[in-house]
Amino acid sequence: MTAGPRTWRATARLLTLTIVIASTAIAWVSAETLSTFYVTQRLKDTSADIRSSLRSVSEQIEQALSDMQRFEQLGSECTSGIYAAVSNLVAANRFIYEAAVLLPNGKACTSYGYQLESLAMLQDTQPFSTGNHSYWFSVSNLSGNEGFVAVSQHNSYVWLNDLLVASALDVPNDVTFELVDKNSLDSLFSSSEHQLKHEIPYQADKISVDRQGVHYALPSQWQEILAVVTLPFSAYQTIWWQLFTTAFLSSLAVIGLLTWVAGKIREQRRSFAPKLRRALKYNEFRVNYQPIVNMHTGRWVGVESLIRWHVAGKAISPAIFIPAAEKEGVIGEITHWVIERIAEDYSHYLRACEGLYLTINLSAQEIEDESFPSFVQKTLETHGVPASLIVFEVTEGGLVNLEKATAQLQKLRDQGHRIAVDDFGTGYSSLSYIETLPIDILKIDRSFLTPEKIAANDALWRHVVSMANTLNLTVVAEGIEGTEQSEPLMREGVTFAQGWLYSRDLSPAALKDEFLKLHQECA
Ligand SMILES: Nc1nc2c(ncn2[C@@H]2O[C@H](COP(=O)(O)O[C@H]3[C@@H](O)[C@H](n4cnc5c(=O)[nH]c(N)nc54)O[C@@H]3COP(=O)(O)O)[C@@H](O)[C@H]2O)c(=O)[nH]1
Repeated sequence: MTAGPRTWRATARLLTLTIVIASTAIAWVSAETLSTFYVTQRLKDTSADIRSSLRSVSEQIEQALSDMQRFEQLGSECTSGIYAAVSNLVAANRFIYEAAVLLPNGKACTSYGYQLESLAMLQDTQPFSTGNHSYWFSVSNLSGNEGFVAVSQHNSYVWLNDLLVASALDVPNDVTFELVDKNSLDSLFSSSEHQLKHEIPYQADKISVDRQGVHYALPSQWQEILAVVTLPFSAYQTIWWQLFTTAFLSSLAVIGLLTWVAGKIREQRRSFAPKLRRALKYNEFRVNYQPIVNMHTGRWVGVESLIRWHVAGKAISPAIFIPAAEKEGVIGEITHWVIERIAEDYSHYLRACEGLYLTINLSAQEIEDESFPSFVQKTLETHGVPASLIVFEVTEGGLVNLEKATAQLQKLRDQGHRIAVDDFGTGYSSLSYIETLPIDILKIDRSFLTPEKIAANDALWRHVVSMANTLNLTVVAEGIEGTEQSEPLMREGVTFAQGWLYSRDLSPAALKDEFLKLHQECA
């Protein structure tokens, strides 16, 4: 039954919806995680920058106040010397807007060169004290203008302009730096014109979130004041949405691409049968032969036939299309084609390779097919191929019905063929069939013969070799790529092997040439 356009449209809609929901979920989680991480990092980095720019401001205050100490005990009247020194100090220090020295009688000598009866602008405000300094925030200056910070040490006072300090702190536009009263949560100083309304007590070196935004409180030695950097909620939301959009579009693209690739693979699999039949019809397959070697003498004793398929110049592995052919019922036609091809190759090329046997891979379908032995007989006879030179390879997976398999293999044996079990060890968990099945050769799968497994003392291959010796079976080791594999095998009595150490698979013409060259050398 094929799906109608309506069903197809409904499936497509459901798939699209699923992809969108999955992408949204992934993007949401990513935005939540990444935005917190990003904002935390950003606020910490900004805090470090502010801290280092604050250092130059506080160094100037420190220096100016300590320079002013020497005028404090001078007398009861301001002198031109004091005025000049204090005003020079203001001129020399960029952040110090005004300065004044309080004489023992309460009068103040100001950097403007006049004397004040008192510093009345500071008298109504309680200062914050730290070390030997006192701080007044949001106070008037000597001329009565608002928006200043005053700092004193003993009787020396300096005024700093809020705006100038804020500009010196190098705070990014979207971030606010504030000094906050720990008890009242009032903002004492802010780098921004808009003061925030703080609602929750902050913990030093911790991130906290409220309706105002994301806050980071710097670790500080001040008892009553906290330095807080804040990313307003609107800026946090902008970052969150940027991350969400990027993550959403990326996951949409990745999931979409994966779904498309999966669809293509499914489509390719589904349409394998017609492609395989076309390949048979237009003779697109080839057969190559990989030598099976006597490791002691280097002589080639046999070859395994391996089907090859190139589509638009690209090789498609039999590991992909053979399972598809088995599933879709085309394998029988392919095996018949391979046998005919091998018989032709024998009469054209391989006859010259004296004594060389040829192996043919069978699948479960040929083992079930009662007409198969007579097809083999007829084809071989047509091309004059001796039955004794043909070995059929079966895998454990192909032995679905052991009784039928035994009868079929026996028939082939009766016709003069030998039987090999391929990929031995990878299929059945019980190996008891080995005793009853009419077989001659065990090909040990290459997954058991990796250099590490070869070296292991209790490796499976050692048991297979001793079992094969007991049952009088020939052993062929598969996938031999180096001498670290071949040498231990030879020491354990294995004579025959197949693998890239000896040769890759060859075309029939190349096989003939190589065989003749090698065997002349061997002779
Ligand atoms: N029913 C049929 N099955 C067939 C036929 N032709 C091949 N096949 C099976 O397909 C599987 C993949 O085969 P292929 O890609 O051809 O790979 C073979 C060798 O090229 C490869 N090999 C050989 N030596 C080495 C080596 O040293 N290292 C290494 N990594 N690979 C090596 O092994 C494959 C042969 O394996 P096996 O058959 O298990 O001996 C494969 O299962 C084929 O059997 C066909 O006509 N019909």
